[in-house]
Amino acid sequence: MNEEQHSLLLSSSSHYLPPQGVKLSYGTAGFRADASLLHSTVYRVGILAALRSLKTQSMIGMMTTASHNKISDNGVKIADPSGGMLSQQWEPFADALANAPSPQDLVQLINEFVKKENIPFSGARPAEVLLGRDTRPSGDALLKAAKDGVTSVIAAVAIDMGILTTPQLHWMVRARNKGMKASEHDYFGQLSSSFRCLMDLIPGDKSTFGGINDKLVVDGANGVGGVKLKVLEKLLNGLIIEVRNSGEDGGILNEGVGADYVQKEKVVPHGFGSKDVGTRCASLDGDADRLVYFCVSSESSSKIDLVDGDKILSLFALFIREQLRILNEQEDMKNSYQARLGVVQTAYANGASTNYLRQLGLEVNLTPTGVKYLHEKAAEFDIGIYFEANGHGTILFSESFIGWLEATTDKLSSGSKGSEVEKAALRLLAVSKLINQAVGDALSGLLLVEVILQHMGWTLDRWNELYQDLPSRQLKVKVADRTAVVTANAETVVVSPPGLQEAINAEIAKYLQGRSFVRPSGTEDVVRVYAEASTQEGADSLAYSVSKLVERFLG
Ligand SMILES: CC(=O)N[C@H]1[C@@H](OP(=O)(O)O)O[C@H](CO)[C@@H](O)[C@@H]1O
Ligand SMILES: [Mg+2]
Repeated sequence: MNEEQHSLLLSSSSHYLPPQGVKLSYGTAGFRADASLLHSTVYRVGILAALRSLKTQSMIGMMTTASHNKISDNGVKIADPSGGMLSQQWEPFADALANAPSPQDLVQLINEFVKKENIPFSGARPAEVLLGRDTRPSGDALLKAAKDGVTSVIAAVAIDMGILTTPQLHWMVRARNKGMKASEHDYFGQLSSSFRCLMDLIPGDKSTFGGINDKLVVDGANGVGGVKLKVLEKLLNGLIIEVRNSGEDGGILNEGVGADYVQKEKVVPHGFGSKDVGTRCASLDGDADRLVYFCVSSESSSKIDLVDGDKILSLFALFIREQLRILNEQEDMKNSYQARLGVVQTAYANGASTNYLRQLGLEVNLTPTGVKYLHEKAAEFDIGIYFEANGHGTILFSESFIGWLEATTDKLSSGSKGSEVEKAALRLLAVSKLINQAVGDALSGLLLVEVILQHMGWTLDRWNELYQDLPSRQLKVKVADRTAVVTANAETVVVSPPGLQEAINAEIAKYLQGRSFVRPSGTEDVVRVYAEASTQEGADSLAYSVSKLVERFLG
């Protein structure tokens, strides 16, 4: 770092002093806080993004969003060159950067880090950062902070992509670094053309939905997803989407709406009710990286039948497995590529879903909570499907398998036209283009669900009947220090404080099909308690007694 860079950082950062008495942490999903506290953090993450770009000699993404949090909050996170989450190795630096008390401390920290990481400052390619933000009103002012942060690194360029869903930005970063076209227009183009391709490959004897079933009603959480879905819908045939809670009619972001609300509360979002009984409904979260489906149970109550991330995962797994079976059954294709299919869940996955997937003969892996862990595990397979129960997930395809699919479809298209094998390979290729390879994406996930339902000729009810969720309950417990809870085995076992796990086991033993675990949240100052049992009363009472144990052991 030369003298000029040093003084540029010093003068620029003096305009962004951090708030007093606030400690920020990069956490599961970047920094999040009340938007008024975030100017210096966003500025500093801008610096981090530019440094990350220099280090990797690639385009980096920076997204300003607080997802499903309330509208007055905001947040910021980094997309790495692959389009995935920031490398975990850089998270401690992000924390230190955000919390450096003065401009002098900040510059010293950067100087040390640049030396340690050998970040090439001069001569090499200058830093490039793509900026995106959700619809939060605080996003505009934070955009300025982001730009100032990026451009406080000499020669760095910040490119404002405007208001985007989080997965759109991740997709763009990945596409840019692969040398592909990466505008929003290209994103919509790729999604709509691969959707069309999958629709065209639906077997002729399977009837598509008639009448009421071809309509989908989507709750946009009054966020960015609904707005983008309206644009996308115009490019699609064979699907009628009505968007509600698009934020254009005065509704407030995430207030009584959105995937997080619907999944946790299991009630209809605002704007839905008795008129929707029998209709297929879906809900996005505030930045459109989560998706759940639901239907309104009855005209007289606000209860819903929830079709969560676990069931989306199951639907995807069934479809993919079927295509692989077709590929493997053909004599001449045998042994030419034994694609490994794996699914990844967390301990929050409903036990009935895990059983169901295992009964299908699939390899089910558990990781700790947080997309970065699930994504990493899924990338080990030729086809890795991961989902959190809350609706965040995607399907990853290995480069080598994609290469094989491309070669196979090329070979087959010159021979037996339109064979079943060719169709199966084409379907898998289209899925790999439709479903976001960078991160979970509600819009691309929704299109894949819709086309698979049409392929199967299934209604939402038929899909929901794949298995029946075990009754479950989630609770939060406020404790003095949540970091005192240390877990192992993908958060299913407490190793500290000593004795707590044994006490939990004794409670679990009292319930038929009982299961329960506790872990410190990575986004809130609470310990989360999860319980399942054969009845709702059982799940409620198990969760309650385990939360009492947490209070007793942690005070
Ligand atoms: C039980 C639950 O839904 N936990 C969520 C929540 O994390 P916690 O660490 O549980 O606060 O927010 C994460 C980020 O959005 C998400 O990945 C995760 O699934
Ligand atoms: Mg989100």
